[in-house]
Amino acid sequence: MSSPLIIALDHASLDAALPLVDQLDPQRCRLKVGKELFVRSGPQVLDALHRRGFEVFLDLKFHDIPNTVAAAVHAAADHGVWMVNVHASGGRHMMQAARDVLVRNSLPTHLIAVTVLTSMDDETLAETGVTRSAGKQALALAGLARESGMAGVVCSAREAGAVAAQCGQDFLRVTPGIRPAFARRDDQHRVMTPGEAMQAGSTHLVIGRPVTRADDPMAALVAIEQELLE
Ligand SMILES: O=c1ccn([C@@H]2O[C@H](COP(=O)(O)O)[C@@H](O)[C@H]2O)c(=O)[nH]1
Repeated sequence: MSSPLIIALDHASLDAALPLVDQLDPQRCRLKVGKELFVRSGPQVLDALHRRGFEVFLDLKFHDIPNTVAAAVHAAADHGVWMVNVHASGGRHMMQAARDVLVRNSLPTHLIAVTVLTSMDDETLAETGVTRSAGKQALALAGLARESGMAGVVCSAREAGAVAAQCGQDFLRVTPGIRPAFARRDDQHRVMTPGEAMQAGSTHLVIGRPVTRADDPMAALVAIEQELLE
């Protein structure tokens, strides 16, 4: 599957997501299941998407002590998901424990780490006690994630080029905060259009509301695919 597109299914239930899912083609995108859908519908949502042929990114952003995160990552990987994530700010030992459990059990799930949420800017980051810029913090956490054995990071597309230069081209740059020209910014701050994001060095684009909340979701998706071909 060569498409970089990951559609975020931020729906209240599997039933609410299925009308869109059943129009999508597993050859043209992957799907992301986040906190709302997973907490409401449970692991059976993963089985339902897998049965339809989709690769699934389970975006639960684990952040806890190493033992707890490793066990949660193990459970996620046992469901056969393509990708799962933790927060890089959980630190080296937490990330290594999560990586080690996948290696020990020969589980092929990609494990990546969230750097700085794309909804944050320098000001909101400073309120958490981090005084360097969001870009610099994302790059620092990407370096730590690389050293801790992660397969890549979640960052904004604005940082993707610098992450690739620092961590290598094979280190995944999964970028939410993607906003086509036709879409609203919503609560996202560090944004780029799909075309800009690929040019900037993203390996995967996470797109939710610009597609899922569009009047015609399939037309929005086709417009994004067209932009990527230009
Ligand atoms: O830094 C991050 C990490 C994760 N997300 C998730 O991606 C999607 C984006 O949805 P949009 O509707 O396109 O804004 C959403 O599920 C977030 O939980 C992120 O936005 N930023």
